[in-house]
Amino acid sequence: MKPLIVTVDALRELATGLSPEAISASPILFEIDTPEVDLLICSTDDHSAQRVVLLREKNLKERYVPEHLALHRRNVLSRMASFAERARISGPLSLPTGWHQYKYNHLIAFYAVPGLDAQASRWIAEVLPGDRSDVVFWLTTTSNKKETLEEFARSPHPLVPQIDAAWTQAYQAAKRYFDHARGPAPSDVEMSLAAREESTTKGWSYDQWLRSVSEDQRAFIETGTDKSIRLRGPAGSGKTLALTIKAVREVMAARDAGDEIRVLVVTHSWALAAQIQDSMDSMGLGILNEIDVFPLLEIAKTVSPHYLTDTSGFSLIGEDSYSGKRAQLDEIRGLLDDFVAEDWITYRASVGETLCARFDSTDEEDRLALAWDLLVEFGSVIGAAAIFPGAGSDLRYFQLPRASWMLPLASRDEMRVVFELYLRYMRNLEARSKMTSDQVLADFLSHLETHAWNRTRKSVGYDLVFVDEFHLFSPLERQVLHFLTRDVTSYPRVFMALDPRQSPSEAFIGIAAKETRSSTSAASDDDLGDVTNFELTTVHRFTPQILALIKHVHLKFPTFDLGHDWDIDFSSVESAQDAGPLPRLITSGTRAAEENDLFRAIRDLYSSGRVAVAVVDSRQWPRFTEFASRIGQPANFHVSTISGRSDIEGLGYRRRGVVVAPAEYLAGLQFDTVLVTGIPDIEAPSTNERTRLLSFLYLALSRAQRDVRVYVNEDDGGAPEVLLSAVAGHHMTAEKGSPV
Ligand SMILES: Nc1ncnc2c1ncn2[C@@H]1O[C@H](COP(=O)(O)OP(=O)(O)OP(=O)(O)O)[C@@H](O)[C@H]1O
Repeated sequence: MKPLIVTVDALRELATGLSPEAISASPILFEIDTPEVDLLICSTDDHSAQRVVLLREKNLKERYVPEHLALHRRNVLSRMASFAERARISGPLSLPTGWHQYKYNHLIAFYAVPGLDAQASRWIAEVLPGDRSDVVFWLTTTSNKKETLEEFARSPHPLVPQIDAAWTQAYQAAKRYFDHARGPAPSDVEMSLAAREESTTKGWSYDQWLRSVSEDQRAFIETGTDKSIRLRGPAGSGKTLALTIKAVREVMAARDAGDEIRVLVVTHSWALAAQIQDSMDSMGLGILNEIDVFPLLEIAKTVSPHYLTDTSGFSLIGEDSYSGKRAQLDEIRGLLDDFVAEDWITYRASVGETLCARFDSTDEEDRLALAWDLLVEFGSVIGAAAIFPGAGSDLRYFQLPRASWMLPLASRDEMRVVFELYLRYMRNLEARSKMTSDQVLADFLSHLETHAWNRTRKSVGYDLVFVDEFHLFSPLERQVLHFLTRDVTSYPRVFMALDPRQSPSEAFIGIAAKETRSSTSAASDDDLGDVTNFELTTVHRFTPQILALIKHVHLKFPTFDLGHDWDIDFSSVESAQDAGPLPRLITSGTRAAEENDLFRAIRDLYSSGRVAVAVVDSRQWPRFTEFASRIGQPANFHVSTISGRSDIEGLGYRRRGVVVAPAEYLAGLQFDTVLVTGIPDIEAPSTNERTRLLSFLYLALSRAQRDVRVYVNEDDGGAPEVLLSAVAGHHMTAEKGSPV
């Protein structure tokens, strides 16, 4: 079989769990077969990108990894990408100990799968000389088919293929493809019709909306802008809409008064920024140049001189995208394996039983869960507090207040272990020329504190800053917001919409709650001076039936340590929508049966409006990208997946028929019907994990306007208790799905 040429970015995208069948539908991957080689290129690659050459054997069923490793595809690809990245670092190549490397001349062997596959497969790879540090993966050896590096080196094997000509040709074709893909969407009646009907503003004009908003929304919209305001309400209560209309209203008022005004609307994701922009465009007011709508990270990337002038060659991971998170998780997994194999023994005696058991466990799932907790700790606790390695940094970490959502750490000694892992994590990132979004934001913040910014903010800063989904912002991000306003003489005027019940995977809400509650802490809201609260208690998105189910899930949330400011009295929340069908709970016999049932539901619902398949546990995501590609085969449906950078590319996926995504990527969006799936056993894991999963369940359910169906299967243990009790309480109907 022909060799395959890929790049690190393409490998990373594949490693998010993208199914091979879905590659042709990916807006950021381009695949081309030439007579000599096959190539896979990512839209972020440039012509001088490092190339990864994979020599394949027969590969009848699997194109991207050795056939016997197809089941481990994602982990194998991720390790291949890590290897190639390491190969770029100048100096001798060194791999984490857990990879068990051997070297012989130019060749290097290492385990292909983290935590080992049954056959203990190892790669034989080579880094080619030259500036690009191209990498060749020659073959894998297994415990049954051993070949030492020396034997391999002596045995006849093919030459390194000549790839330059094919690369240049493929690169040019890819460039043309990506340029075309980014161009205006082809006109498509179904798409444009759907866009108008489904936008948050329903295609109504600005004046129509001003007449139709509810009393509590109006109170917020019409209030003065001399103070910061927090607009609080449950999912679907019209916070985004009220925020959007207020931003527009302030621009209109300034125009009438002949004043110049600059307004910023900040979001957490590109998806929501695009939705708000669409809403504004559809209000019949023409272009509103005074308003910028951006995700915060984008602002940091375009304004921060540190980022713009950074010539270190470091690239960003964790850019609010699933693939970034995935890459960090793989990194931490590798780190953990090494740590447990080597140094853990010296820490073990000082660590309490519970944490000890987690480090000791060799179970793959346990390791992953621990890696996840560490990811949250590194990014949202240590990184968010801008604690970077250096003298005294450990003490700063030890003094941070702990909130209930954080990884429980019982003693200073336990924190010491975690901090040691953090230091290694940072060292690894640095060695691989990687940075995280927290680092970009921390640098941005330091720029915002300079005299230089203090001078320029008067011209490039904003008069008013609106923040949607404020609950998704970390304390670090909140501090950044305060410096974006123009007038340095008064408190920044920030208008925040938030729903304390929606918590992102990083679960920032805990720390946020602590901050806003305590007036003595360095609370971000303190910097805003006097903040007025507005409450929305009518839900406009969904039916009373969906609201009843959501209230039920809400009651099952373990008590957050939230403080008064954050309590929303759910019992007083009502729905303004007409009655709709009762939510349904469908229990299928197997995973495959569940997918068939989902497919049938999509087929039946497709013509009646937009449908989302919301995957609650993102660890089940790979299964659903494959599902998405199956149902999106030609002649079936318009299917969009939000799995990673594709959403950051600003796809117009909201206009399409079916959206398949991890629940966390659906924040702020809405659909006629939501099919909720990928629900793990919510009762089993730690409180931390349970809160996270319940919170995603809440997020998934609250995206629906008319119809909610929840799919579970017997393979994964059937319905969790929270749903069974919803059936018992008549908030859902239960039915049997297909048996097999
Ligand atoms: N006063 C109103 N009358 C009719 N419909 C409304 C009103 N306010 C909001 N809506 C509609 O309710 C839906 C939800 O609104 P919106 O997205 O602003 O809610 P949200 O509070 O931001 O929700 P979430 O936090 O879940 O993202 C939208 O379709 C919007 O058009």
